[in-house]
Amino acid sequence: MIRFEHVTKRYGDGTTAVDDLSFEVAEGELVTLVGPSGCGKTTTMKMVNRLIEPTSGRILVDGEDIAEADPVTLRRRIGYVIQQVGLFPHKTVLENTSTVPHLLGWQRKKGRERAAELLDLVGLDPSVYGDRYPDQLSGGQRQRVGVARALAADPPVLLMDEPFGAVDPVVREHLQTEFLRLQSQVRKTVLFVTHDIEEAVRLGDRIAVYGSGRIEQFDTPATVLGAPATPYVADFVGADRGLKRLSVTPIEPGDLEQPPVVHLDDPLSKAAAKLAAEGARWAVVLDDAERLHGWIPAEAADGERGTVRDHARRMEAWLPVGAPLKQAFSTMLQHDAGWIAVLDEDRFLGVLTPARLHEALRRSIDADAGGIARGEVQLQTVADV
Ligand SMILES: Nc1ncnc2c1ncn2[C@@H]1O[C@H](COP(=O)(O)OP(=O)(O)OP(=O)(O)O)[C@@H](O)[C@H]1O
Repeated sequence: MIRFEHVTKRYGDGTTAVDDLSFEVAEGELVTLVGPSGCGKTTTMKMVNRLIEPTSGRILVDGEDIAEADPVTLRRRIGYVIQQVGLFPHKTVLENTSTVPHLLGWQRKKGRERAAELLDLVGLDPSVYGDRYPDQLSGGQRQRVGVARALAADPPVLLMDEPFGAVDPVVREHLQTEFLRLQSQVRKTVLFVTHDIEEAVRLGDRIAVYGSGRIEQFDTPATVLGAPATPYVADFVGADRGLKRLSVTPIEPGDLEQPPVVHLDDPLSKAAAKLAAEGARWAVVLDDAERLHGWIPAEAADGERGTVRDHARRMEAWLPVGAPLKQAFSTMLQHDAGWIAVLDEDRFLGVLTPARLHEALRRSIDADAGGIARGEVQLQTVADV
């Protein structure tokens, strides 16, 4: 857990980079700091591993005032990933990744095993990449090594300063997806700096929107997008925040429609009767194990002999429950589908239609209509603990 208590940083030339900052990152939470260039994000972050000392206020990591910690020991407990990665050029990927375990005095073998494990976890096969040197990697691969290296000694806290800033947008999105997957496994307490609101919204459990040296709003991405606390935040998150909101609103079971369901081995006459009884134009088709097989249109069942299997069509457009609405929208477009199936593991839950997608978006906006004001949030986070 990282906690800022009335932290101010004034540089020698009189610049106030951070002004009376109080907020907290809970254990296992990922907080993104987002704001325009020069608003104090990097200064905030570097105060956590004591690369910069605050002028006043306290920072606690796991309940300990870091001003009293030895900076070198502190840094070994805190993973740090930066944009320029800073890999050692004369060391291999495996050696780079095992740097901190090595410094911590781990046995060489154990350190290398751990490094190999981490490389695997960030999507780099250690048997392919382990012996390469940094200049034999792409930008995206170097970033992954940076993340693996920061995680190698299993630090509880991770600081990430624009870690994906130097790669092109496609690679960047890929790295973000992988990092989310990784974070769901390792659940570190993460402070993540970015100037990109899309990235902040996508990755953060909560986001802190910085004005000049101050937090303008500190809340979940959905609330920041749905109920910006100030005109500044509204301006920063942009006019297309409805669209951005699609990427942070998950599909919930209550959003789904329940079309008629038939099974592969059902006689067509039974399927036709069911469709007629429900006045539906199509039905979802499941197999014996209740897994999604596809769908069947009413006209294919009407007056025909045989079983549903003979006329069922495969359905490729499906998503797991909890996937963001944005993904649902893009899946609909990709398959040119008027609906998509939503599954819980293998189990069919229902279908999402464009109308239901719109309702889900409204639901999420309404849920945030009474968004919490910025002052309350800051007081709450400090007073809660
Ligand atoms: N060593 C320093 N001496 C004086 N002023 C500094 C120093 N380092 C940073 N600043 C100033 O403090 C303010 C905050 O800088 P900081 O690097 O924290 O911003 P940032 O939000 O991370 O910006 P960016 O997105 O461009 O990296 C800026 O006005 C910057 O010019």
